[in-house]
Amino acid sequence: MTAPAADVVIDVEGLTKSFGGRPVVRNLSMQVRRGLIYGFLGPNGSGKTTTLRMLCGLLTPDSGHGTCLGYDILTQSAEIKRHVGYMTQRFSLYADLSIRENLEFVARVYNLERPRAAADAAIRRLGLENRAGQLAGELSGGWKQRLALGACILPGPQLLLLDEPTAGVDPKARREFWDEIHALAHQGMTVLVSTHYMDEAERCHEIAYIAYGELLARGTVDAVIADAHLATYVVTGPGLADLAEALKGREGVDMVAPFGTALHVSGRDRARLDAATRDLREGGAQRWAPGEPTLEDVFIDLMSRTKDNFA
Ligand SMILES: Nc1ncnc2c1ncn2[C@@H]1O[C@H](COP(=O)(O)OP(=O)(O)OP(=O)(O)O)[C@@H](O)[C@H]1O
Repeated sequence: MTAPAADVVIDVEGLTKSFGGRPVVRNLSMQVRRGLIYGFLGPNGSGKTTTLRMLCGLLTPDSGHGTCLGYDILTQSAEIKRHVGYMTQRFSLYADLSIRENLEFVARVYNLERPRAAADAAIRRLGLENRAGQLAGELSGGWKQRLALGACILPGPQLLLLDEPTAGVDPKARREFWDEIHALAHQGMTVLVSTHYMDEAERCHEIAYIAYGELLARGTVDAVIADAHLATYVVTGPGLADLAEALKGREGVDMVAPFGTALHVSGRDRARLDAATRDLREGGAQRWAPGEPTLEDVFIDLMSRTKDNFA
């Protein structure tokens, strides 16, 4: 079902971008609804940042067209920028200003009417009261990211663009950061976020997986896993490293990956996977149990398929 137009924040078709003659994003089309947390995943250099920036009119595609917040991404990027909060991979606030000074400064840059009050409200919202006087440069990674998020939402954007916002941040701080993102989305903010963390992907309403500039999968996490049609065995017991070696390259075995104390063995065709592993399942020392593929299994498989296409 197509979402009603008023609910669609991003609607783009056929976006393509090359740098120095090398295609970085190929023929990308997508829609994002209001209030959604939309995750972008994919290997390093696969085109996530480039995609995010094109979706919001911050970078002009070589071809393709579409709208963001109802504005044309090709001709109305100035209007779009006014409503987008962009948190880049690099911490871009002033290290030698305090939290309050940084936020007040942002409020003034955006011409907010009462910059001091706006900074105070952001400080309260992010639970930074006890640290308001601390220099931004002295904060831990997690608090820095919280501050950066606070600065991003200060001007009241409708759309947030978060480029790997929690890279290198500890699990507790990451969880708090995500709780805040969910609270914002609940209030109607649309959030586009790139990440390499599977647990974060699972906290998104929808995800898109990009590899080699192509959008390979999208939808809810459950839908992406189901659409991959991967049959998986979870193998436990002794000698898993040797087993993994023995399985690699067998026709019908498309992916072998260790997961903690287990080995995940997957194939795109259940019958072929069963045939390819029968001798080991029946005669080996390990326990083979049919299992559900994880999101990571699916991503590894998607990537290997594309690599084959580009080889
Ligand atoms: N302005 C630019 N000029 C030239 N090449 C660029 C430019 N921006 C990005 N690239 C190249 O385009 C490719 C895709 O980069 P992009 O940053 O979109 O990937 P990414 O998926 O966000 O990667 P990462 O996960 O490492 O952040 C990379 O090879 C990068 O070097």
